[in-house]
Formats: sequence, structure tokens, C-alpha cells
Amino acid sequence: MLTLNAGSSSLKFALFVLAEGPKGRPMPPRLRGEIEGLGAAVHFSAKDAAGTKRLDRHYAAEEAPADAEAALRILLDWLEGEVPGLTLAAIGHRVVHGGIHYAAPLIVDDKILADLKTLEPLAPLHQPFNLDGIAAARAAHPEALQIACFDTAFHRAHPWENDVFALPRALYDEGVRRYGFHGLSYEFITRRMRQIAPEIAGGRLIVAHLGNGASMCAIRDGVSVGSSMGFSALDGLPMGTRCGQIDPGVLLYLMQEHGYDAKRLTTLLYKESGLKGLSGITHDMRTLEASDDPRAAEAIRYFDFRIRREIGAMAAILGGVDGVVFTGGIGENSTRVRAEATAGMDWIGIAVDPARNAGPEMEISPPGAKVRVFKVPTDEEAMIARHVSEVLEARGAAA
Ligand SMILES: Nc1ncnc2c1ncn2[C@@H]1O[C@H](COP(=O)(O)OP(=O)(O)O)[C@@H](O)[C@H]1O
Ligand SMILES: CC(=O)OP(=O)(O)O
Ligand SMILES: [Mg+2]
Repeated sequence: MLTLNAGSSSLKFALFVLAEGPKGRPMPPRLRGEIEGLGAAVHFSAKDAAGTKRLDRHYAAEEAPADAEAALRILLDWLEGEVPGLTLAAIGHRVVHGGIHYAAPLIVDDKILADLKTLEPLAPLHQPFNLDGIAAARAAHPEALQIACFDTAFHRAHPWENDVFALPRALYDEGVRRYGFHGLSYEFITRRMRQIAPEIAGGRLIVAHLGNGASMCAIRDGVSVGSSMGFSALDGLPMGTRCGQIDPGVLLYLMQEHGYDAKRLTTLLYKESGLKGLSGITHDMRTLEASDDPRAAEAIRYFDFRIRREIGAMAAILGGVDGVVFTGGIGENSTRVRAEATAGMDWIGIAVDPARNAGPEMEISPPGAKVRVFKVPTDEEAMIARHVSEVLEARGAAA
């Protein structure tokens, strides 16, 4: 089984060997890796099950894949060389938007693919690549089932007040709702917290998935009750190139005074804003942290401020907080962001211990803290693999 996870700056994958027998859960991945830094400094790395590097390639700008589609072609070619004659039972895809109709993982046929295409305008940085990925994977591996796992699924049980915008009802009925994304990551973290901190895993958790796309989720008793992302993957926190929450009056102003149309607005909001727009340098947090340009520091300052603000909002949704979890490329790796995004939050019991924050342990709050704070690596690939196994098992049981 192969899993594919096209993010806005990366293509992550894992290749699993399915265990024998009808209850065969996937073994640890035989190969896993990512093509990351798309749009910046592209790097393709892969490891085998023993953790041995199989590939570690940095691309020069002129030969680098420009987007997830080009990255997928490189990945499929490389896999073919690595495992000649590879046959796959299933390819599990992260599909960012499932709309109103799709939540549970499912086998994709032409009708479903066409339905999912209608959601492309709601997630232009992801959905087209996710769906082109399904088509390309099907062409390369016609023997495999293509199984879609939706980023919106984990949030579908949102209470009504977190599912609506205060717009006329007909728009809600049409599907203009606050879906929320990064659901595979939140689902993984929810399960992982049962192992790491079972005492609070069923309590009130605030999870910050901070990658090139960034969102936060309020989780009570393992269920999403609030999300910072909404109808599209634009709302909430600022991101690599996306604006995050914005006054809709700004959009009206740009249309009226600057003649912006939908295409121009899409480019502005999805590709030119966020950390990239504010810094004028790059969307990439590593590069911003290494820069001494004051605009880089300002962009990070705004990012951290919005996380603090959202932590306050999530705590209000939950009526208090037992644990805060940082995950995603930035959440897992940036000591600075974790420190600054929790600075001055002692009033709510949230604090990060500087030595623990910089160290290898997952728990980073001071010993005995009222609110426990963690950095936990996410694994969307493992979550996709689990869902794919379940679909295959159900199919086997039905046959
Ligand atoms: N060591 C690090 N310190 C700070 N930021 C990092 C580090 N490693 C990765 N990042 C940042 O993580 C982001 C990518 O996160 P990731 O979750 O892989 O993105 P995607 O949304 O494409 O899935 C980039 O901004 C990258 O610079
Ligand atoms: C939904 C989203 O923004 O995903 P990613 O962070 O992987 O780009
Ligand atoms: Mg991602």
C-alpha cells in the first residue's frame, strides 16, 4: 500500500507491506519520505524501515519540481526504480476537501472524482493536486484501488455554531460552512495523546498544526468542537503564503478601488500573503528564522500573535484547557515559535520550560504545570494507512 499526502509545500509518502490475512494491519513502512520545500529549496529524502537513507537529494533551482504534480512524477519514477515491478493493493490519498457529501474514506471512481473536482475552487493549493495525483497514480498503478481520506472528515461533527457563518441560511444549505482541515493530522494526534498522556487525552485539548498551512483545533473527549480554518483553507492563522483571518471589507475595497477580480484575489490570498507577503522574503519558516531582516522577525511576530489569540479563543470554546499540542513542520521543529506563541499565557496556566522546549522530550511545560504542553510529530501517512486498511478489511469481509 502506498500513501500520498500532497501539502502546499510538500509531497509526503509511505510504502507499506500489507500483512497476510484478513485482519492484516500495515506493518511499519518499508519506505517513507518526502519531497519538501516546493516553491523554495526542494529536497527529496527517503528512508527504509531500518531508518537507512535511500535518497537525500537537494535540487538546483532550474531542475527542481515546481509543484506537487511534478513532484509526484519524480516520486513514482523513483519508486519504480527502487522496487521494480511494484504491485499495489491500494493507494491512499489525502484529499483536502470532502465538501458536504464526503467524510468517510472511500474508493474513488469516476463519479466521485468528478464530484470532488467541483470543490477545487475551495482549496486551489491542494484539491487539484490531490485529484491529479489520483489520476496519475491510477495510470501508473491500474492494479491498485484509489482510496481518498478527507482532511475535513474529523471536523464534521462540529457543533452548529462552529459550523455556520452568519449569512443567509440558503448559503449554509448550499454548503457554505466552516469545514476545518488538517483532520488526518488531528485524528492522529488525538490517538497519539492516548499513549503519551492518557490522563488528559479525553479532556480539553488545543492542537496547533503549524506547517506551511496552519490551523488550530479545539478537541473535547477526542472530538473536534472548533477549528480555526473554515470554508476554505484560508481562514484562521496566517500561513506560508495564505493570509489567514481577514476583514472581508478588505476584499470589497480591493475589488472596488483596485479592480481585483476573483482570479487576482485568489492569487493574492493564497500565494502572495502570509509569512511571504509580510516578510517580502519567503514563505519558509526556517529561512525566516535564520534571517536578520527585521521584516522576517515581524512576520514571525504576527504568526505567533495570532496563535496566542487563537489559543484564547479555543480555550473559551472548551471552557478551559488541559493540554496544548504543537505539531506540523513548524510546530514540531521551531523552538522559537513554541516559546513565543505561548509567551505571557501564564494567566491561563500555559507556559513552556525553555530547556524542555529545546530538548528531545515531547512534554515541554514545566513539571507540575496546570496545563501540559507538548510537541508531537504528526503522521498523516500512518492515519491514511489505517483508514485504507479498514476499507480493505471491510471489502474483504463483504466479499
Ligand atoms: N527546523 C525547523 N525550524 C523551523 N521551521 C521548520 C523547521 N523544519 C521545517 N520547518 C518549517 O515547516 C514548514 C513546512 O511544514 P510541513 O508540515 O512540512 O508543510 P506542508 O504544509 O507542506 O505539509 C516550513 O515553513 C518549514 O520551514
Ligand atoms: C489544508 C492545508 O493547509 O494543508 P497543508 O498544511 O498540508 O498545506
Ligand atoms: Mg501538511
